[in-house]
Amino acid sequence: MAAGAIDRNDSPYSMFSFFKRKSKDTPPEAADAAPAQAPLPAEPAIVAAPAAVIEPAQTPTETRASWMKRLKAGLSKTSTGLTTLFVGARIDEELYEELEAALLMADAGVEATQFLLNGLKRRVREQKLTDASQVKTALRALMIELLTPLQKPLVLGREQPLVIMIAGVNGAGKTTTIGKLAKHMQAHGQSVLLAAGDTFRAAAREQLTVWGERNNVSVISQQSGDPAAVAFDAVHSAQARKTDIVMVDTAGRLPTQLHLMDELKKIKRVIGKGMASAPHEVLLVIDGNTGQNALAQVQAFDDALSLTGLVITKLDGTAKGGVLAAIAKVRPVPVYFIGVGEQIEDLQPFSAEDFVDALLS
Ligand SMILES: Nc1nc2c(ncn2[C@@H]2O[C@H](COP(=O)(O)OP(=O)(O)OP(=O)(O)O)[C@@H](O)[C@H]2O)c(=O)[nH]1
Repeated sequence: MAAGAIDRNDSPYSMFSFFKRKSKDTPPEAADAAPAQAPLPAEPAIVAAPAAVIEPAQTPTETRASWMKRLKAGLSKTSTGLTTLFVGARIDEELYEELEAALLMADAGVEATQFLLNGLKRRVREQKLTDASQVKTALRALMIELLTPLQKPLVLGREQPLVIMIAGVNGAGKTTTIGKLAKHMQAHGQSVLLAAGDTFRAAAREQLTVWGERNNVSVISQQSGDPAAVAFDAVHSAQARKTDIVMVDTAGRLPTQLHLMDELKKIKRVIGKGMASAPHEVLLVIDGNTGQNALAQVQAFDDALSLTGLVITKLDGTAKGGVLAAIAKVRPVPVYFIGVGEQIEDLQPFSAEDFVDALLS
């Protein structure tokens, strides 16, 4: 983690991590404004000292419990398949074969499945495990080890504005996710500006604009034309207004639509012309029900855009969940958030341990 960042990884339920600005970064205008003897002006709450560490206010215990319940329910298809395997089972080749089938059925993919099976067999041998419940515990530990590298907080406050570009296939949940994220960010004292980069669908633009009006979030949009120009305008506007965060929505597209993938690259490039260090985050939103195709999406969008993070939505449906293991093994792009429904609190930071517990209980 970069120097100066407040590591808030201790609580997986903190929505974001915040960058602690070093004193030399205090905005000159703030320093100028302060009379010589007066105490230094308080830094904006979000980037200030440990007092600014944001408590997981968005997820009080009941909300968290209900969220875990929904995650478990969403993944129940897979968890039933995995957990029944171990009930009264003998540790033999048959158990491993059944586990292999269950992991493949859960969309874990060949690489992650083999990795887990080999690791499990080794642990059973080395630790001389004799009971099926011990094997299940060993599998839990292995899965947590595999998925933990995906767990990473989204650090805010490290740039002004922090520019976040969002991509994904049609209907993955991009616009909904942007809405939820904006609300969470506002709740953490951040000002947000949205760029309605989905210039294909007038309805999408309209949807974002109406939502923005209702939620006190400015939305930059254009009647027609170039999504890169909308993104560029948004970055400039945020610089002028000193907005904390710009989120750039983009139209849904398939990785096979090469001209549309080129358009995404262009949007990214043009954002960089508006602000050299931007975009600071490039997120891919994935529908959790997409199965193994989700991995293909991660690979294709990552090749095109160098993704910095993923958001996996709709884990409340018929999702099997194993695809996170496939992603961890093959293309470990951090999973910032996972979603289990339509409400704002249904989008939460990814916790490897909770996810595995939902899968294995
Ligand atoms: N059940 C469930 N539905 C979700 C979740 N996230 C998004 N949705 C729904 O998925 C649908 C598509 O969401 P959008 O946000 O419009 O998707 P999009 O990626 O912006 O779509 P395009 O603009 O067509 O590319 C909407 O009906 C959302 O309410 C989730 O976590 N669970």
